[in-house]
Amino acid sequence: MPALLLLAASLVASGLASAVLPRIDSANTGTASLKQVRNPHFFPHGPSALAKVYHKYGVPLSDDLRLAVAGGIPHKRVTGSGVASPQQYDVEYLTPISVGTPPLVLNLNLDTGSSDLWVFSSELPPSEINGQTVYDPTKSTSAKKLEGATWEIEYGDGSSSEGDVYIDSVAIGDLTVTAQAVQAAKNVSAEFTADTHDDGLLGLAFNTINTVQPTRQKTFYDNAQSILDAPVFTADLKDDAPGHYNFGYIDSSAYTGNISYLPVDSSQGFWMFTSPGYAISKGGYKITEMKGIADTGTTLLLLPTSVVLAYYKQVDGARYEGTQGGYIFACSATLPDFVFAVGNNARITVPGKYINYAPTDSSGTTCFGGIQKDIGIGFSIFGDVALKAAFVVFDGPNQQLGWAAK
Ligand SMILES: C[C@@H](SC(=N)N)c1ccc(Cl)cc1
Repeated sequence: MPALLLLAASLVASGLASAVLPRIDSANTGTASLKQVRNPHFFPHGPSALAKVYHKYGVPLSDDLRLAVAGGIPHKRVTGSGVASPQQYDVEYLTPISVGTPPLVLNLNLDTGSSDLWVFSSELPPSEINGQTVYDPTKSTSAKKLEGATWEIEYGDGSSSEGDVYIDSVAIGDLTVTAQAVQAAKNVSAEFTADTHDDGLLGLAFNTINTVQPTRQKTFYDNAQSILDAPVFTADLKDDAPGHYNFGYIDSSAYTGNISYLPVDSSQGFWMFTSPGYAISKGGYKITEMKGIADTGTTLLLLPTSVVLAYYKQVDGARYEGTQGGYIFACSATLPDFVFAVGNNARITVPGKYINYAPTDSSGTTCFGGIQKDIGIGFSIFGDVALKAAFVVFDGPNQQLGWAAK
């Protein structure tokens, strides 16, 4: 291939040349007609085109342009979506995730309140498995043991699990992370054994609270960020109906009005934000700072004592029942909406219906409240009772949470 054409081809391949390769006809007539064809490998990249002109005339690049060119030719970006199916009483939401080669589908609890991706595995004692689908790394051709790595986690409800670690492929819909730390359980507590539909958890909080030792591992979201269309994921949980976790895009049809963004304090590893106040149904707005986490892995809405007392004061017959460890009321009670502020202007309304969580016994006479105290935790927890009333954007790079009604 003539040198000129080689140079042209290399410039085009590098994105520093036009999208068109000249074709030189072979006729020996002293003239030539060059028919142009489009270069299928050319990605239009403005900064590169501008830099090419500057190079041509010896003009130094600005720092901005140098950085933009260094960003390189945009590669195809991906997105992914997983259905979040509620278990009874919306106690948790499970999403099908593919792990390994050939892909094994596991139903995992996507948990924005923790940062370990762990799964039931063939390394568990059979007595701790009760219908769950188990990951067997010896059956995955893409599994590679992370030698020497172990993990152990305990959750807020006292449940726990521990095990070792493999690096394998993990996919949510069309989004695949080829080198994801998959924490294989060697032991799980009775709560997980009893949860027959839940094959494990996929943590979506910040890497700082991943429990793998000696080297902490990245979450699926963190590993995916560099290939996502946009470095965000969204939670669209629903009341007694399937919702979605989306990665890499914001589905504008999934919410109403505008998305209001709040700054996130990730210093404890959580999606922590501060709501400046609340209202109970049509009652007056109360300025009360509620610092809490957006936590898909917690079922209920756990709030400061003052707020909880104010709420149940509006529910006839509601009382704290020690044997239940929380507020209960007659299942026939009409529950007021709980409205929490997102910044100074936006509001999320949790319908009273969501706050009638579940009957305390088979008689269905008394019911357990979806709002309970956050005593002893150190922060409030906006769990599924609150999250299913909103469309929530989790934006790691910008350290912000977006909230919209729906
Ligand atoms: C952060 C969540 S646990 C989770 N979402 N994986 C939590 C912490 C402490 C209490 Cl008391 C209850 C819940």
